[in-house]
Amino acid sequence: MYPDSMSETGFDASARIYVAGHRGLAGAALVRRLRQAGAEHLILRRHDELDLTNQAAVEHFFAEHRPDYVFLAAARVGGIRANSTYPAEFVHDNLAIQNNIIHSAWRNGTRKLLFLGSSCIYPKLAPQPLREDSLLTAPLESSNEWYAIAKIAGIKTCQAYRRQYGFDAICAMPTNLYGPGDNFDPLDSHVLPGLIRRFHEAVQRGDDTVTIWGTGTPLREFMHVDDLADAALLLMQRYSSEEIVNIGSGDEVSIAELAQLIAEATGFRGRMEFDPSRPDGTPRKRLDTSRMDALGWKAGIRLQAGIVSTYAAVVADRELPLGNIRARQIRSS
Ligand SMILES: NC(=O)C1=CN([C@@H]2O[C@H](COP(=O)(O)OP(=O)(O)OC[C@H]3O[C@@H](n4cnc5c(N)ncnc54)[C@H](OP(=O)(O)O)[C@@H]3O)[C@@H](O)[C@H]2O)C=CC1
Ligand SMILES: C[C@H]1O[C@H](OP(=O)(O)OP(=O)(O)OC[C@H]2O[C@@H](n3cnc4c(=O)[nH]c(N)nc43)[C@H](O)[C@@H]2O)[C@@H](O)[C@@H](O)C1=O
Repeated sequence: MYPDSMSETGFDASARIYVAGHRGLAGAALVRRLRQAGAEHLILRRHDELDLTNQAAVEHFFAEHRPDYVFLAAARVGGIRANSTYPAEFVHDNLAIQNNIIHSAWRNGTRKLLFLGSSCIYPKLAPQPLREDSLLTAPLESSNEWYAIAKIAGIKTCQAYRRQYGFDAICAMPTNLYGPGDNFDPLDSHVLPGLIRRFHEAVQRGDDTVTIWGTGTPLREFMHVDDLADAALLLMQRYSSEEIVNIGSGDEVSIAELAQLIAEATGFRGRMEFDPSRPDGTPRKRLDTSRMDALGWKAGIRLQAGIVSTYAAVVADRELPLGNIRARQIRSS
């Protein structure tokens, strides 16, 4: 499934590796993958230990710990409702986090930094599958344009620091991610975890109907977060260019088909209703993965199996309480 080179981190054993956002969906997967590959010196800080929007605190942290490699997986992230509800937080926090980390990493001798962007950076109606060179060729999807603009600024910052200072910053654009340790908040989560929670609670309560937001017709590509972590490690080892790189799985379904997969995984046998008063967002955003293909990498976890294993994991880890407890509040560090 993965090239042999993935068996080791590819970094020297003493390398100091900082994973920003290590308790998040992607950050936690990166920590799992790095530990599996034998990383011995991971530097990890929780949000309540280091607020990455605080420039002075970030500069002090980097000056003290001088990480050799940085995986930038910290961000203000959420689904379509969260993006539309908190646009100021999304643009402010993401610009601050990425500016602080990229600048302090460069200033304090970090050898290489990987920045995680998103498939949201591409124009709403760009030709599919989305190629990296379609960036900034047409208007963005309005429901997450503040987040997208921040991500685009992060890409441009990495490119600028490479051009002016020779800083080895690389940028990966993942498609929609899912997996254990996701944000299952009933309102602010992404669609896949949001529906897992909704179907799970419907089964627990014996409800016979579940409502899906929107028309169910938009198409989305989903990739298991462990595949993302594997691809990110490969890029950190073998990729160095200012050109951004899409990371996709090719697993594309409609929202209605996704809901059916989740109903089957959770054992829900009732009726699904669609609420067209809720926004659909962008109609489609499947990624062209030619650049990752050229590196000999393919995603290995198929969507149906990934949903089943994710649901089993989150139920076993009790990440799905009834009520409004955010899964993150009960996640172990
Ligand atoms: N999830 C997805 O579908 C996709 C995600 N991405 C990108 O991947 C990256 C990770 O996303 P994902 O793992 O889903 O996000 P999560 O929300 O799961 O994790 C984000 C992490 O960043 C931390 N964080 C947020 N703000 C701050 C802050 N001010 N100071 C310190 N830490 C902070 C969070 O800590 P806490 O929760 O404690 O606040 C959390 O640990 C992001 O850059 C995102 O844009 C790209 C494409 C798809
Ligand atoms: C991941 C990437 O992409 C994200 O964009 P998105 O894919 O549009 O976001 P989403 O995961 O919330 O999927 C939304 C789609 O799904 C439908 N939908 C149905 N029912 C629920 C539901 O219960 N919750 C949600 N959130 N959506 C639902 C909803 O109507 C719409 O059609 C960015 O936010 C940004 O975070 C980013 O980086």
